[in-house]
Formats: sequence, C-alpha cells, structure tokens
Amino acid sequence: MTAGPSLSTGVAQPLPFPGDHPGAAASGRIGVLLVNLGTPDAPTYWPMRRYLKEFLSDRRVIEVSRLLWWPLLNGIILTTRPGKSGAKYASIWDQAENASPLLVVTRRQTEKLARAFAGRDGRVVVDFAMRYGSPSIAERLDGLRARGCDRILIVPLYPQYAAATTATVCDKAFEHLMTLRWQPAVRIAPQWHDDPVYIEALAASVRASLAGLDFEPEVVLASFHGVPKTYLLAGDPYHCFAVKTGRLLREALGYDEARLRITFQSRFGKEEWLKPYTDETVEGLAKAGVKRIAIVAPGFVADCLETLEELGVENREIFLHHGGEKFAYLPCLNDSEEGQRVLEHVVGRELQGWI
Ligand SMILES: C=CC1=C(C)c2cc3[nH]c(cc4nc(cc5[nH]c(cc1n2)c(C)c5CCC(=O)O)C(CCC(=O)O)=C4C)c(C)c3C=C
Ligand SMILES: [Fe+2]
Ligand SMILES: [Fe+2]
Repeated sequence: MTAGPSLSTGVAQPLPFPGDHPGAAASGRIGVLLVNLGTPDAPTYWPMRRYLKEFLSDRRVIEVSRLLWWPLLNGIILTTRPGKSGAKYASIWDQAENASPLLVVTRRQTEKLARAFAGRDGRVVVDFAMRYGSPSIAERLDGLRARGCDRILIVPLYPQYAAATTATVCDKAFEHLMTLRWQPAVRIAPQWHDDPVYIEALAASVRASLAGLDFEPEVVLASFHGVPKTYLLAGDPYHCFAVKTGRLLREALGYDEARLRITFQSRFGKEEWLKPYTDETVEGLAKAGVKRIAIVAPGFVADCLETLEELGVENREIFLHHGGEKFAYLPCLNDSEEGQRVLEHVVGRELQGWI
C-alpha cells in the first residue's frame, strides 16, 4: 500500500490502493472566474460561423421553437450573417493584439484584478472565460482546479441580470461541474445594477468623457442591449434592472428625463424588442432639430461590436444623416480606474468569508 495524506487530517495514512491519492492534489486556493459573452476568434467566415452557431443555438438566447428555428438558423442566418457581421468585426478588430476589443478588454480587466487581489490575499487566482467561443468556461474551470482552487467565484460580467446572459453562464458552468467527481465550492456573483459604487463609476466616467468633448450634448442616451419583448412578458426582469440603472445614473448626473433618455439597441430578427429603440430615438432626435447628442452604454462592462460599431458608427451615421451635427460615443468602463473599482468591489464583497 502507498501512503498519502488523509483528506480529513492531513496526516500520512496508508492507502488501500496503489498510486497517488487525490488528496495529494493542490488545494486551498480561491479562484475568481470572470465570464463575458464571447467573441469570434477571427472576423472571417468560418470563425464567425462557428461563434454565431454556438451563440444562436443557445435556448436561453433564442426561445423560439426549435422546429421553426433550426431551418432558419442553418438555412439562412448561418450563411449570410457570418459575412455581414464579420465585416463589422473587421472594422473594429484590435490589430496589435489580433483579437476583438471584447477579448482585449476582458484580458486586461482580469490582469488588473489579479494584481489587485495579489496584494490582498495571495491565495486568490483570477482568470476569465467566454460563454461562447474561447476560452471556454469548462477549460478555465479545469485550469483553476489544476492550480489548486477548491473554491471558485464565478462572475457573469453583466451588471443587469437577464436569462439570455447571466443565467446561461451559470447553466454552462454547472453543466461542466456535473461531470466532476470532486467539485469545488462555487459561488455566483449577483448582478450590480443599482450598486452605488457602479453608479458613481458610471457617472464619473460620463462626466470625464463629456469634459473631453468640444461640445455640450443637448441629450445623452443611455443605451442598453435589448431582448425580445416576449422575454419581458414571460417574466425576465432585465428591463426593470436596465431602467433602474438608467434612472440612478440620471440622478447621479443631476439630469432631467429629457436630458438623459433610456433606449434599447441591437435588435435581431423581426419580432418586437424592448422599446424605445436606440436607432429610432437617434433618428427622431435629429429630425426634431436636436443638433448635439452623446450615447453611453452602461450595461456593457467592455466595449465590443455592439458599442463601437453599432453605436459609434451606425448611430453616428443615422444622426448626421438626419440633420444632427455633433455626435459622441462615450466609452464603457472597460479597464479604467473606475471600471476596475467596480469589479474589485463586486468580487471583494462576494469573496467575504473566503478571504
Ligand atoms: C438573437 C438574440 C440576442 C439576444 C437575446 C441578445 C441579448 C444580449 N446580448 C448582450 C450582449 C452582447 N451581444 C453581443 C453580440 C451579439 N448579440 C446577438 C444576439 C442577441 N443578443 C448577436 C447575434 C451578436 C453577435 C454579433 C452580431 O452578429 O450581431 C455582444 C458583442 C460581442 C462581441 O464580440 O463584441 C455583447 C457584449 C446582452 C447584454 C444581452 C441581453 C441583455
Ligand atoms: Fe447580444
Ligand atoms: Fe420593467
């Protein structure tokens, strides 16, 4: 018989079988796994198609009956959208890092958070994963276990909970945990849509971005990613959380309801989504004679296709085309000092009792 450490006492005990006892595995560290949505590996056809197929096959994202959805997805969407979306991704691609902005920012957020926690508790290991594409949640959970993390905090990077984003991260993580004999202890960080640290960070970031402009916007839009209206009617709370974040940001900035407006962007398909729509609002403002606007996207933790291209390029064109004169897209919190303060605050709070 070989000897190995006893799981309960840590004292060497004879084992009833040859080989290493799993109790000899590294343990005692605490993992933090940041999880964002995901992004293609390259802005070209096949990587785009792979990414979109995984994303748009998720029942949490597309709730339509599979009988209707599969032919549409495989017959039309996956033949046309990879090309169209790929061209948009190519226009915002980070050439220096050869990665999409979402991946670049998430990596930086992770590195900065790791440094911040190294100074607080040497046992904390920080990593990131993507719900779709790579690095996968399964791969990075295994990586944290291999580095000795027997406690893991999963942080879905969405300030406002939605089934299509937060819940599907949890589904995917637990799907992998179901395959493990020796699971780590797991916590999921809750959303932070009304946390004063987040609201103040947003307000400070908006104030700083506005101070850098050569004009003062008559209207600021707080644009949130939309979901189909049927999801709200089926009980998804996302709309209320987004509206509350928008209201708290407006109050923090001292704006009235005409000066800061809440809108919803990124419609997909023909059905009705949460309203008012960002693009229609932008067009309406320009047509009504508003000359100067700014748009901020408080629901996105990192700049990505939906902010840099859809808001910064498409909505700018809509505004200028319909008579607007000055347009600014204000960046997300990203890995700025304010942004890292929010992440550190959320993670620090959720690690209480572990560190
Ligand atoms: C088709 C349904 C979609 C729902 C519902 C949806 C909800 C949702 N998405 C985000 C955040 C992001 N979405 C991003 C890209 C993106 N979203 C959809 C579709 C839905 N999103 C698609 C098809 C795409 C891919 C791009 C495209 O082809 O248009 C991104 C950006 C990713 C990137 O790589 O830059 C983010 C972030 C939220 C928060 C949300 C519900 C609240
Ligand atoms: Fe989306
Ligand atoms: Fe609501």
